[in-house]
Amino acid sequence: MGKAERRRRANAALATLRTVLGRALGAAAAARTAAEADRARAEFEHSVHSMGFGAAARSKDIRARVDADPVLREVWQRLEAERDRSYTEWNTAVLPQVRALVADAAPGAAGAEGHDWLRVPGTGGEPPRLWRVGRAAVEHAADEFPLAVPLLGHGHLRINSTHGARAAVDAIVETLLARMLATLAPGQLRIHIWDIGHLTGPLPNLHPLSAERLLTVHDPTLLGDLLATLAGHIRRAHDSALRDGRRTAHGPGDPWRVTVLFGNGERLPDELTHELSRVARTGPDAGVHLVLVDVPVSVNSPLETITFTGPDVATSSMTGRGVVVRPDPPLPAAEVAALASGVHERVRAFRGGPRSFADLLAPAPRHFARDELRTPIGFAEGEPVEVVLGDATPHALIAGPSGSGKTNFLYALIGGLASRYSPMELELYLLDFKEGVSFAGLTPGSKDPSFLPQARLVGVNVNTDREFGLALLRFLTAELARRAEAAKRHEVTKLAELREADPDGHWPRIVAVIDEFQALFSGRDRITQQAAALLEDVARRGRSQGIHLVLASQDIAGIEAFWGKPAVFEQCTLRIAMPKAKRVLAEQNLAAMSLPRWHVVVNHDSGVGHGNEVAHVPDASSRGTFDLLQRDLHAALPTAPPRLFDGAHQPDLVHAADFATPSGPLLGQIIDVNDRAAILRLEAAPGRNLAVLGTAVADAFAVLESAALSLARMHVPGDCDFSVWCPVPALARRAEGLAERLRTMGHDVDLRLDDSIARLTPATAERPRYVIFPCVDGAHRWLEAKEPPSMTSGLDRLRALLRDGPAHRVHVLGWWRGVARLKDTMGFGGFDDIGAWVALDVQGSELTTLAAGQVVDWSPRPQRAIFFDRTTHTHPDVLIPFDTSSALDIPKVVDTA
Ligand SMILES: Nc1ncnc2c1ncn2[C@@H]1O[C@H](COP(=O)(O)OP(=O)(O)OP(=O)(O)O)[C@@H](O)[C@H]1O
Repeated sequence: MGKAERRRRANAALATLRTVLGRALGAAAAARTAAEADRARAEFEHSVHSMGFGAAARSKDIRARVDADPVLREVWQRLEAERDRSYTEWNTAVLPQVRALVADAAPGAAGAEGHDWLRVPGTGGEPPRLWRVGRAAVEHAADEFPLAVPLLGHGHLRINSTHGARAAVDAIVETLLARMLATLAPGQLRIHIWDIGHLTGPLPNLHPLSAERLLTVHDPTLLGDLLATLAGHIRRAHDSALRDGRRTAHGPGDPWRVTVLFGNGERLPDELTHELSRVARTGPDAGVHLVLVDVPVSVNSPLETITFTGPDVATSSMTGRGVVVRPDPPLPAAEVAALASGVHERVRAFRGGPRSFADLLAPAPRHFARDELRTPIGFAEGEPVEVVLGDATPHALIAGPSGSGKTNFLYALIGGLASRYSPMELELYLLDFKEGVSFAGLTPGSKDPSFLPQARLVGVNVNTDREFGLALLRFLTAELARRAEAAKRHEVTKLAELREADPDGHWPRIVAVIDEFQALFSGRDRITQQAAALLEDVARRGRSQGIHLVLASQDIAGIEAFWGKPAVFEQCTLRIAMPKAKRVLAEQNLAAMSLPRWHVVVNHDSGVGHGNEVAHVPDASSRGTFDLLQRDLHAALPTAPPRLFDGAHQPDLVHAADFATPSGPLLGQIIDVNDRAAILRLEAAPGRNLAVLGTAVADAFAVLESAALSLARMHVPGDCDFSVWCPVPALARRAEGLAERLRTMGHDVDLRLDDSIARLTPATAERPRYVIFPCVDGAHRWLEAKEPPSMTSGLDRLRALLRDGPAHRVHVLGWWRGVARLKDTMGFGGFDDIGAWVALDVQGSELTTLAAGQVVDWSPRPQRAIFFDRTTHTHPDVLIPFDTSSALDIPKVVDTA
């Protein structure tokens, strides 16, 4: 092929290509033109839709575009035709359906027009599905239809206002709530209002409801607390649904809670937004619903929105943009207030006035404590608020300043429990470190012989006797050990299982109440250390063994001993805060600060905000409350009376349990949970003498007299002998009194009040001899004289008597006015022959040499002593000398030393 031919072919191919390309490009341009036209049509259609046809028809811009562009005119005509077609269909078929649907779903006061429906409070029944808020109409259509929104049992409502629309917004909210009041049974609606812009005053016509706490207006600064309260309510509703085996948390008969939040259109802080979303998500199932006015928040639960576009026009998410919503006009204020008052009156009549102590009580103590102890302690909005002591909340911590009602709360708690659980199910150990006798009434008194059958021990006036608190804690740890041992035997781990495995055993739950328990830790000493360790142990292990602590205090922050022992606080998951209580709730939880008088925050979640339940506690401590319950229970439940330990009362020797049949000389009452005396062992063995030390005359005599009188009672007359030697003339009367009493009991008494004391008595005897020797050091002036020919002194003979006598059953029970004086008597021989001692007003540091070198932690206090027996004690026992006057048959002697 020639060159020319090749060029021609190439040109032809190029021409063809050009033609093809030209065609293709032309087609593309046409297609593009068509696509652009379609897009313009679609965009136009979209903007008409989104403006709404009515608004578009009024829009100059749209009109101009329609006039200018035939394509758009075509679209406009089509849309117009479509609208006319759908209006016809809407008017003839859909509108009647909508009306019927609203009438059906919002019956009676829920959907009625006008305001006749306002006249009477509701009567209850299944709540309507929809609630009327206003009227709606499709643009350009004359026919209106009622607009109603779903709420109770369904979801929430959001209202977005605009400038000038607040009155209409308030009217919607008020009407909605009024419809509910006129529909639901009185008391079935609880309203919470929070308004960021107002301290008081939102929805004033509904305020009559606040008297019965059917309506609560919350502090604008405390939205967190309100949300925490709602969250707590939701959680408890779920808990009780679980317990009752219900599928929905909102149980039949439970009130509905509608919370109206008036915001200002600004976002809430993240933390509150988060909490609000949580309440919104979980609320509807538990009967908690929100009406959010100008609160921008996205919620993950059913929510309808009404958005105001002008002072009294709005759109709604129910109806879409093309429908104009007009809220119903405001209701007549007086009629709304009358309805609110009517509801309030009915609730008040139904509740029978404010709830009282009697309303806390069960008709009979028939509850089982196998799994837990549960009782109401007060009321919130007329409903009981319960306290639970069980596996999840084994122990309680109660705090509040003086006079805030802690003791009254304890009475409400104890009363509630005692009316439900019999002594087989519940045992109470009650200790009050306050001055005063707050629990004394629970024991038999001279005026009222009744006592609380569940009480096993009552300790009052123990403020200076911290040892008694320690003794209670020791008793509880011993009981823990006993229960743990039984559980092990039955191969179980907790009380509920033990009760099942051992149905005939006596395994009640034990509640130990310690009022002002911080007193236990008031010194930097061994008692504080031991108390903190024991309390921690009981707190840790008590949970599974059904031993519960209820600890009340004015000031928890001040308990230094706990700073290193957080376990006690951690285990006290039940927290009770009285008004203005500090540190008992979690740090961020300020609910106690705003509590009204006689209210408490009950919190089963270690004080974290969402656990808050605010309750009014009825008066449980005035006459005619707890005392009446106690009398009834006492009559119905025969049990032994509780032991009363009264630190202000000197125990009478005659009434001491161990004095009835003494097993040895009684020295005093030991500060202990059990009613027991300190008894000296006086077997025939070296060292079995007693030294009483100190200057407190009455107490020293009381110890010696108690010992002598109990020995006299222990022996049949003629079976033993007594020596009573008293070298101090001023005390002779008392020694004579003792000798006289011993003689009337049939015993032989060698009474000496002069220098004949120095002759002493033989260190051997055929039968026991007890030498009662007050004020030994007072006899030194006679004892020190050396007598010819042997030149031995009375002191030498006394030392020999102390050394040799006990093995031959001659025991000296002497009193020295101090350790140094005892030392003078004993000489270089040391204290080996003094096997036991009772120290009165002697500092602990002076007693070290007498206690085998160990440090004795003792600060003397009136009418208290410590007793140490080298053969039996590791630590001294604290004891209270007995009042011996009735045993001696003499008037009570007052210490004049
Ligand atoms: N819920 C209540 N209703 C009526 N009166 C109450 C209530 N709670 C307490 N009171 C009264 O208030 C007074 C103080 O109460 P309570 O003794 O219980 O306070 P407290 O916190 O234990 O004070 P303190 O620590 O000083 O003993 C008592 O006279 C009591 O009767």
